[in-house]
Amino acid sequence: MGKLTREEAAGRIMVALDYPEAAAAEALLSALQGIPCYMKVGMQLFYTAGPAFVAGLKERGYNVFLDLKMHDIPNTVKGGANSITKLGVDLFNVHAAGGLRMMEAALEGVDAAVSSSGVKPAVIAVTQLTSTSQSVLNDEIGITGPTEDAVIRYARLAKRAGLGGVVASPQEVQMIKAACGSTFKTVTPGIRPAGADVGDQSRIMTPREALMQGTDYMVIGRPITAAADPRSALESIIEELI
Ligand SMILES: O=c1ccn([C@@H]2O[C@H](COP(=O)(O)O)[C@@H](O)[C@H]2O)c(=O)[nH]1
Repeated sequence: MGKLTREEAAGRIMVALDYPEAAAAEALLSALQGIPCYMKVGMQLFYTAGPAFVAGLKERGYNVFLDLKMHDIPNTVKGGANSITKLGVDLFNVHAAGGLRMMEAALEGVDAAVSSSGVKPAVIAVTQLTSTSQSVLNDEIGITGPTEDAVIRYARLAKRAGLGGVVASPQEVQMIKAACGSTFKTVTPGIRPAGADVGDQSRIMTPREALMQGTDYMVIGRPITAAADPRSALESIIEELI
């Protein structure tokens, strides 16, 4: 892994704007102004601030990952993907657990909307949530075998459907790249700087460790958003990566 510039390191970080309303997210954006990170809008913020907030991010030049993790019948996901594409986001996701046809339908929804939006978002699939531990996977969800096998199976399925990558733990990046190719993107939450509160995450790594695994993007929320000084928390993560 070669050295990253400060700007390249910032571009690998997706800040999770997990807030109950737009004003709180705007306060974080002000605090992080000038640092060229990707911004991730998840269900908490989207369900309250919606398309208008996303449009505002795009107007200000941010790359936007809309993390709504669609998981429904193919026809509904196709419609959802069509609507999301019209928002002009750069990246969105579905659950691989919805199956091959559902993931293909997401791409059909994108293609049907591209001519009107002019922007073609990348679509990726969630393999296994980074909060899912080995025992939860086996004993609660009912999937047998090692977590890595379940992740790789879904990554291969996502690739077969034509998706551009997956959401997984940084612990699984090398196996995903080996199975699906180096250009297949990995977007990895479960990032915790040394000593940070793990919270509800399970399959974690530090930013530096994740980078060394070859992750394309790391999703980071509370280590930045819950810090007393979010800007210096983000800057020290960037420092760790360069
Ligand atoms: O497997 C997944 C998929 C998505 N996420 C999302 O990433 C962030 C992580 O936030 P932290 O505060 O850094 O834990 C959050 O928005 C999740 O919804 C994930 O964690 N794991």
